Amino acid sequence: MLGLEVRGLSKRFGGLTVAEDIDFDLRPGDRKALIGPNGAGKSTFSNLVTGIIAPSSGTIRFDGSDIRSCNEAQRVKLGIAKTFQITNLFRELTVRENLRLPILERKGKGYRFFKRANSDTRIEAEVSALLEQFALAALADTKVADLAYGQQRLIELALTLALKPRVLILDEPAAGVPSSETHLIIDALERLPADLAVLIIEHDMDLVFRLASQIVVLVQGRILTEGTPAEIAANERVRELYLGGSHD
Ligand SMILES: Nc1ncnc2c1ncn2[C@@H]1O[C@H](COP(=O)(O)OP(=O)(O)OP(=O)(O)O)[C@@H](O)[C@H]1O
Repeated sequence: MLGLEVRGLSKRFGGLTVAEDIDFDLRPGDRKALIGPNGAGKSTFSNLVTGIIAPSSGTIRFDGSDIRSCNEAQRVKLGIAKTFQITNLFRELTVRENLRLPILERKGKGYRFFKRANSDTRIEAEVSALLEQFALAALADTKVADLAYGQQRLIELALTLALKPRVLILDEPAAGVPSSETHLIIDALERLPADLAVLIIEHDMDLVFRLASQIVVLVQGRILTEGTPAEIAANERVRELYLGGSHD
């Protein structure tokens, strides 16, 4: 199968089971959301997939190959990427300069090449395409430190896309973004490449219901149910446990 195939995935921290027997598929073009109460194990699941932590048992396959022995960097090279965190942005560099970095990384050029990168027309063409895709052209030469928070989160997304991932894990892409700026994130997410496999971990249910075509509900490390937004909104147990009766 193309994409991610997770089977029987479990993770225990000492006596605490935080992921239990999780089966999960993510194929090219999928738009899935992972929701669940605080402490349900959403971040743990994303860390297991990206290779930040190792599972206690179960398998993770990508395009049919077992990737359990691959570390985080190797999984990024295979095409499994999680969004950069704002804390990883170079605040004193411009948007354009920040965007060059993951492109150099992907091309294996290393940061020593950074100073000369602006004379590499292929790298500059990629930077321009990303600026265009994320409607950031007008801000290309602005320092990241001078951008609004929502715009900085947009840069995180653009940086991750510069790695040309095939699986993109978005961990709370709109967290902390003022409501006046969430449209920036939503617009960008709606314009992601159609064949990209996307998993959104998000507490903002409006965003989830807007972007996801499938929703997986995690409770105490286990998948409670999976379905379309309409099915999840109508599911009594989900409403009791998580949605608190909203999203009628
Ligand atoms: N390194 C660790 N050692 C021990 N316990 C951990 C570790 N990492 C996470 N946990 C525990 O695993 C459980 C799941 O945490 P996790 O962060 O995956 O949940 P979450 O669904 O992402 O929560 P939130 O929505 O609050 O971000 C929690 O009980 C947490 O305390």
